[in-house]
Amino acid sequence: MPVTDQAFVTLVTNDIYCQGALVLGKSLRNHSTSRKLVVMITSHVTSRMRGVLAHIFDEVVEVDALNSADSVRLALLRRPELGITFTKLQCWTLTRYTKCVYMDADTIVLCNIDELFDRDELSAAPDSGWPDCFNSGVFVFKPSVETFNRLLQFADNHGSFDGGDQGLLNSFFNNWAVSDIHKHLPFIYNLSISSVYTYRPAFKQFGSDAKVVHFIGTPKPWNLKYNPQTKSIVEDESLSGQQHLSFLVLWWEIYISDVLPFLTETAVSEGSTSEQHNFGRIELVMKNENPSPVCSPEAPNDTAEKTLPDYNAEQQTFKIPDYNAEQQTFKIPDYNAEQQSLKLPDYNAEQQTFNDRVQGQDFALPTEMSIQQPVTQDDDDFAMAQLAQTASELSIQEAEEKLRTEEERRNWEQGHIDYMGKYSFDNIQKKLDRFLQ
Ligand SMILES: O=c1ccn([C@@H]2O[C@H](COP(=O)(O)OP(=O)(O)O[C@H]3O[C@H](CO)[C@@H](O)[C@H](O)[C@H]3O)[C@@H](O)[C@H]2O)c(=O)[nH]1
Ligand SMILES: [Mn+2]
Repeated sequence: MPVTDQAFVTLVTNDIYCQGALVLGKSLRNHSTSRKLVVMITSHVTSRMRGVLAHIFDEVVEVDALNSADSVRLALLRRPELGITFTKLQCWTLTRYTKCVYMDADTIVLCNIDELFDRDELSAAPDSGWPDCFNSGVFVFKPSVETFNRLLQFADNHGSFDGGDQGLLNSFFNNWAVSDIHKHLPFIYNLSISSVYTYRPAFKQFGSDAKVVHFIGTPKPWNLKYNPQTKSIVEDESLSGQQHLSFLVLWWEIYISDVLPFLTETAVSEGSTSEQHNFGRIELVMKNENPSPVCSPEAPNDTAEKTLPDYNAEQQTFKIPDYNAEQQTFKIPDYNAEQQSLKLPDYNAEQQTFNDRVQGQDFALPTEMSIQQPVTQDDDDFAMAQLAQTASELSIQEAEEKLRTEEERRNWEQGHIDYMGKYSFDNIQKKLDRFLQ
């Protein structure tokens, strides 16, 4: 039975962390949670990404960003970017829910964990670095504006000993370690991947009971490169010899099968060796050293104008020679039925190239090709996921020029249109061709 007054809550302040939230949300759904899924976002999350989040989360709630701006203590943590995690405190304002479980965007669940809603505020698991502190990546809490205001007041008066929300929350709920064992969640509800290599025998003994994995610290799964063919992380110096790789693989597998299709907007390209797809402010880069079998032949060079035989400009059709309208077939010239082969005109067997009669250039046909169905959105999603599976490397990056889209729109409005680049005739033609397929 769905429980509508309780929710899992996460936070993202930019498009990059959205990748994590999407995987977390999907992992909760895959394990049939009966609770609502809520993601808090701040103004920097692009509208495109908000739309994608809404596919997986029941509620996408914009909140004001809160920042500790405590650069000195954050420097101790060597994570200057974590001041923004004060925004996490906003979860106490979600008062339409009676109880919630907060989860960082860099966590995933391995099974259903709805039983956490039987616990009271503030229940959390020990931090692997200092077990008398709780880790603030997973905790049970009760939304309340009063608590929220007290937390803000506390932050104002005392700050946070680590510059992030974890230091603040541990000081605020300062009797967590000793007062009530029921508020001490087992470590398997927030298995920090750093513990996998700091206490290997324990991981060997208890790791299979893990319910939540937390990719604490750096690098995050989305900062790594993934090879979907070998299902492995492309070697990264910081990871050498570590054993938590299977969790990273799991993260990427959920990303490819359950998240990527939602992100897809444009059709898969044709046979190129490296693909970039922009989703809000992130780019998904697919490197394909062995071109995917999903490809279609490309003309050698499209600059010269081609004249089509028997073209009827008025009807925009052309006559297919030897077409039998009744049988809807046409006779293929030079077909050798026995060998089931065709004699191709202008084929140079030695060089294995054809001569393009229009442009007088030689070109080779791709070694493999398949006929593609007309592209629909579903096909796009499927093709994108398929391309991801055949890519030799996937990586998620922050788009180089963050404000490119806004700038482009401004330029467009002022009449400065990029006719040589994005809006060149070639690019528009390609879009039209796709549309008309
Ligand atoms: O630029 C950012 C940074 C963080 N977050 C959110 O805040 C969470 C915490 O940041 P994270 O990078 O996951 O921190 P950890 O590496 O997990 O570091 C620890 O320290 C943080 C600061 O105290 C705590 O928030 C974490 O729960 C604790 O595990 C993320 O998961 C996101 O939900 C953003 O949305 N944008
Ligand atoms: Mn985290």
